[in-house]
Amino acid sequence: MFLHGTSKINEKGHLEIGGVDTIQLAKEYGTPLYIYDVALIRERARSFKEAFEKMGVKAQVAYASKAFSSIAMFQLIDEEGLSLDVVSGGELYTAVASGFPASKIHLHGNNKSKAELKMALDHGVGCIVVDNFFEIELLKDLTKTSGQKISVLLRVTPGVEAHTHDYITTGQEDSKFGFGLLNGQIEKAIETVLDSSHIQLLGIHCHIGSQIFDTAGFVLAAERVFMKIKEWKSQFSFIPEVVNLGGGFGIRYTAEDEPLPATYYVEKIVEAVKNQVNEMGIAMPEIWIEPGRSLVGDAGTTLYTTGSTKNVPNIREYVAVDGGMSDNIRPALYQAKYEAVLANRALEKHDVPVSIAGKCCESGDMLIWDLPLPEVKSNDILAVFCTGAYGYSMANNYNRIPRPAVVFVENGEAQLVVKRESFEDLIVNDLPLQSKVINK
Ligand SMILES: Cc1ncc(COP(=O)(O)O)c(C=O)c1O
Ligand SMILES: N[C@@H](CCCC[NH3+])C(=O)O
Repeated sequence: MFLHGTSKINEKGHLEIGGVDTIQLAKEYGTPLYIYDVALIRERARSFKEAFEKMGVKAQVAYASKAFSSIAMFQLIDEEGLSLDVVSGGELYTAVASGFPASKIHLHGNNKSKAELKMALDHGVGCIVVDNFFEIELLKDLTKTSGQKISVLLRVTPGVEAHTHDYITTGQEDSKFGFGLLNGQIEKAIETVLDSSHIQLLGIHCHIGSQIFDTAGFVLAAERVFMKIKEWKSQFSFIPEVVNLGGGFGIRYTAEDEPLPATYYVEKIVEAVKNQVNEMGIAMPEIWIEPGRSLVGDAGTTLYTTGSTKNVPNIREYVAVDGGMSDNIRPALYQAKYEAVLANRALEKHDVPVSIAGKCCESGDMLIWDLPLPEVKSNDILAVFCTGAYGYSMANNYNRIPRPAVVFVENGEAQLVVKRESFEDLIVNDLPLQSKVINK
């Protein structure tokens, strides 16, 4: 069993996280339950920041909040001195409601609406990562009307194929995100922005994908961007003050994954940029990165209660839990793999393979195939590790299943940070059929 962060097995044979017995948490808050190991998030945040400090480089580490966003999460990120990447009006709204400093918020998105851009300008966000020509026009309109100035990065697709699941690669040329780096689009975008008196071109952004273990893709992306910066220097006298190389650093979900420490990614990225800068004889730009998964992924654990079982003779044993693709869609969407233990009987031998099914009316609603566990009974507590990124944030109400609660644990204390949805919450926006229509 691989235990992340402060997770351990206590003297009762229960899984404990942040000094709190998870069986107690299941009793108090119910299941499914998301638990976050706050000390581990802090450790990850500090290691990214310290890696840049050690290399003497001006940097911003922006938490990619799509991985898990909530008011308490944003406050924690602020406490750790990180910046914040948001991609929608909703994430921005949550950030503002949490009191996060707007000047440290970066707004992303491949189809930002005029209303979202206006909201970002009204709140005074630090920077907008511009994705396309349509957005440049919207920004020109908005800033002309309000007279405001806004700093932007232009997002490019560097034509780098990251080795990860197809649905989470973003840097390849054939992508919905960003301006093509190699097909003339970015030059047209730079020209348009440099022409505008209200839009300040701070720099360039690229993100090659997610759950990447190799540093070569990041280095190649940086080299490609600088190859173009050389041209832009003479073509437009434009040298970026900021180069944002995105997120995507891989984490360990199962024994098959061999992640590198955060410091290693940072070192390789900084070295690659320094080499380019030295060759060109220009000032070192600020380097920004946007980790999501690597800040919160392994800090999250989901607890479920086991229920029905089904034996398919000579094939497999299914064990169903009280959640599934409604709280973790990653196995269904990306064939993502997870490890898990029985949190209430963690010291028992885990050697009977069973397949963990969710409770949704969907055959693809399987959380883990062939997971070794002790002989499972009903009302055991199953703890699935490493669910902190893109678990709760992609949760949904399929089959009208309420979304779970989220608890932060640290130093022996637990705090509820997102309440469990109730059945009443599920119908709060429903309106009854009008009698006129019923009578027809
Ligand atoms: C633009 C951008 N930045 C940052 C991230 C965060 O990625 P990850 O959670 O893999 O670090 C993503 C997601 O892939 C992204 O699309
Ligand atoms: N949601 C994806 C990663 C996000 C990609 C964002 N561009 C995952 O769960 O792995």
